[in-house]
Amino acid sequence: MIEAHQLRKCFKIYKSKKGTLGSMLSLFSGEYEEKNAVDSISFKINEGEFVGYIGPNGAGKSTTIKMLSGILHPTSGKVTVLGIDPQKHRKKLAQRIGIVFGQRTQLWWDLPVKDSFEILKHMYKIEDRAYQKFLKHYDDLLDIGQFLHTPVRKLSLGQRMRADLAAAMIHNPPVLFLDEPTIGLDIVAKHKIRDFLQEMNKAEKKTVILTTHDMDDIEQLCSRVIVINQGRKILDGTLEKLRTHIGLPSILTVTYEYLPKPNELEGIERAECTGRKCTIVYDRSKISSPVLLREISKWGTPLDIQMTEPDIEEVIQNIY
Ligand SMILES: Nc1ncnc2c1ncn2[C@@H]1O[C@H](COP(=O)(O)OP(=O)(O)OP(=O)(O)O)[C@@H](O)[C@H]1O
Repeated sequence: MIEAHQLRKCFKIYKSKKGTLGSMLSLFSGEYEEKNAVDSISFKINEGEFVGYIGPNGAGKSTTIKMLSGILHPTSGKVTVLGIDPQKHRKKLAQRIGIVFGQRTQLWWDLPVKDSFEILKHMYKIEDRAYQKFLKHYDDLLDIGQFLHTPVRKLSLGQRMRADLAAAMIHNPPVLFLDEPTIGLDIVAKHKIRDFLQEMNKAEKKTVILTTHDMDDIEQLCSRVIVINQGRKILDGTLEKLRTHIGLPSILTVTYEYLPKPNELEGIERAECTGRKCTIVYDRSKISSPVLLREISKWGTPLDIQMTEPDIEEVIQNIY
């Protein structure tokens, strides 16, 4: 369904000289360095898969998504999405894919959300009945009815993301490319978006590629992860494979009623207690969260428990 073969994108970065004059001159000097933002990446994604495409800042995730969707042309290599070459048939492909860039809205900033949807309706030549069905369906799934008449610039980030997601689905595409759709959202908004994406994948059988820095997104949504770093693919497999490969340390912060009495336990990498508060770093592949919770309850009576997942940067570091 989605195939990338030895995909590479090399950017020319012009060397800049010091000062304003230097910057101007460097534009004309033609001196540049080459940077492989994406370096010989290959993968095959089947219909209905939900793939997390992860890596640290600057790893090449957005550049890959842009090549898959035809926004950027590869320097070399080959890519097809639904059998379509994005480079040759970008418009044809646009009818079959939905894209969301979390950092930037695709909607018209000063127009009410509904006006943006109507422009898209005309662009994709969507019939009235299908459009009305879309409005109703996405009101049920994402509560878009609440802010249909609000200009995009006045929406909260969570509302804006919901509007962007709905807009990406207006033509009912079978494939979704999502570039950090949960960035900057609070926990409630993240849950709403995740529930929606799960519904899209499970009930509506959409194939999804998701880039994110949020490990919870990956854990809750993705059956497969592709990890890239410095433009190169370093891991491709199930979430379980990622977990066993790196251990995925999790952190539990517990506040006890009285001073706790910690014990050593297999799977706990570190337990630091200051007064009644303990920070416990543990390896989920060695001790499950329920077992850990039972064990740490023997240290004292917990009053408050918080769990923190490692961020993607930490995960990638552990892969090396
Ligand atoms: N138009 C461009 N011109 C030159 N270099 C670019 C361009 N776009 C991206 N790059 C560089 O390519 C590399 C990969 O960038 P990309 O945006 O794909 O990373 P990313 O994995 O999406 O990062 P982030 O998680 O920070 O969004 C970076 O070093 C970036 O500076």
